[in-house]
Amino acid sequence: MPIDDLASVLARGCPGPAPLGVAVSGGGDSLALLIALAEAGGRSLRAVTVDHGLRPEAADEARFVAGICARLGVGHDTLTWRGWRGQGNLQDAARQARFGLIADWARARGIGRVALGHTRDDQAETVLMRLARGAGVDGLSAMAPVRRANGIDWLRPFLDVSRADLRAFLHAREQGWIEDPSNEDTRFARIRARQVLAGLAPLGLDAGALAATATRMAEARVALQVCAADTAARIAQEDRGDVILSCPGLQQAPAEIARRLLVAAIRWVASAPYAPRADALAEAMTTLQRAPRVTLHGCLITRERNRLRIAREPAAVADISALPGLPWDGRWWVQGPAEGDETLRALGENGLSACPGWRDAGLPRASLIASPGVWRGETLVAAPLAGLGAGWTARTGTGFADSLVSH
Ligand SMILES: Nc1ncnc2c1ncn2[C@@H]1O[C@H](COP(=O)(O)OP(=O)(O)OP(=O)(O)O)[C@@H](O)[C@H]1O
Repeated sequence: MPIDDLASVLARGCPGPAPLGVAVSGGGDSLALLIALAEAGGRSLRAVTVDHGLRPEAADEARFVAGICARLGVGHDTLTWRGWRGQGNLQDAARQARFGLIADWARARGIGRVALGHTRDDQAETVLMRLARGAGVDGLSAMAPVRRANGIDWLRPFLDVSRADLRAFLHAREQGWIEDPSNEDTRFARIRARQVLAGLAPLGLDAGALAATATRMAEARVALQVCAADTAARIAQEDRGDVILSCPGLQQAPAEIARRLLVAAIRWVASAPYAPRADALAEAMTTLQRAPRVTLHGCLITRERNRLRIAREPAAVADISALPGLPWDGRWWVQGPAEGDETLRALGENGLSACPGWRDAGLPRASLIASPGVWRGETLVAAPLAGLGAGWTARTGTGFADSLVSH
């Protein structure tokens, strides 16, 4: 792509004069984004760098970006993160913390959208890594150019632009950038994918081809979601926080659609940000052919004659508590005549035994045990789903059908 076209790419990717944040690590991609945005003008722009404190140079790198911003006349802030507890995946933890910090930063300044420097090469590397895991349509789908999360629109205007073009843009301005030493570290799957990709070019399998596939997969994914929502309207039913799926309906649906409905039901019931692993889901479905129930991903799946009931697993909510007015277990809103000293906890076995009329509620015992209870200390005040309303109601925020459209 001719370098001069970056301004028109940005006009499409970050349209309008509304305030725009730009997340700049100091690496080549995000630095080119910053400079191209500043040169294009016409937007109120503010840049942000997160200093993760993971490398000794991190503070210098943030100052490097601040210096360039000063030269460009763009306001800049450095946010620091020192939250690494030494457990789990450091890269993931740093990424999540970064998004949270930047979202808070943007909201506090009345900035509703933040641009990121992801390129076509990032897109292609992701596809290659996902292929290695045998991903399906969703896993191979392209990153969206606009994604709403944490109350912010995250814009990725450079998804069709190559890293090489951005480097050429910086070279033309004699602008250096920070080369992250981990970019050479082959312990990271992404770096290995980058190296392999370079060797695949003779096949014609380059970043452009992989990114094109990813875009088509994203379109296919939308079509499949629409199809899943249509099928759900016929074979799925929401029952006070549980989802009931017709077994004949699942059997008649194409395997991909049946799997989507199961995954969507599990994610909705468990408020899970991620889907269960494909092999775990397949194993659970096999188990259900001989056993009446199985637990998976925080859900209890029970075979009821010719239907499946997906309910919350009691053990998964046993330790969850919240104050009334805040969501309990990520999805329940419980309201009533609060006196200020109530907490929301699962009803549990004890709570259920204090609900003489629970059988009339018509929900299975296990579903009720995992349902929200209003407690004052160890005393049960209300159990809205188990026939002990006492003026309290419980409803889920987003319905199952709506969750199918939004995922
Ligand atoms: N420390 C950071 N501070 C601010 N924004 C960041 C930071 N790290 C990454 N980003 C933003 O997230 C985008 C994608 O992150 P990724 O980890 O792929 O970045 P990177 O490898 O550092 O690339 P880049 O060359 O864009 O800086 C970056 O292009 C940038 O917009």
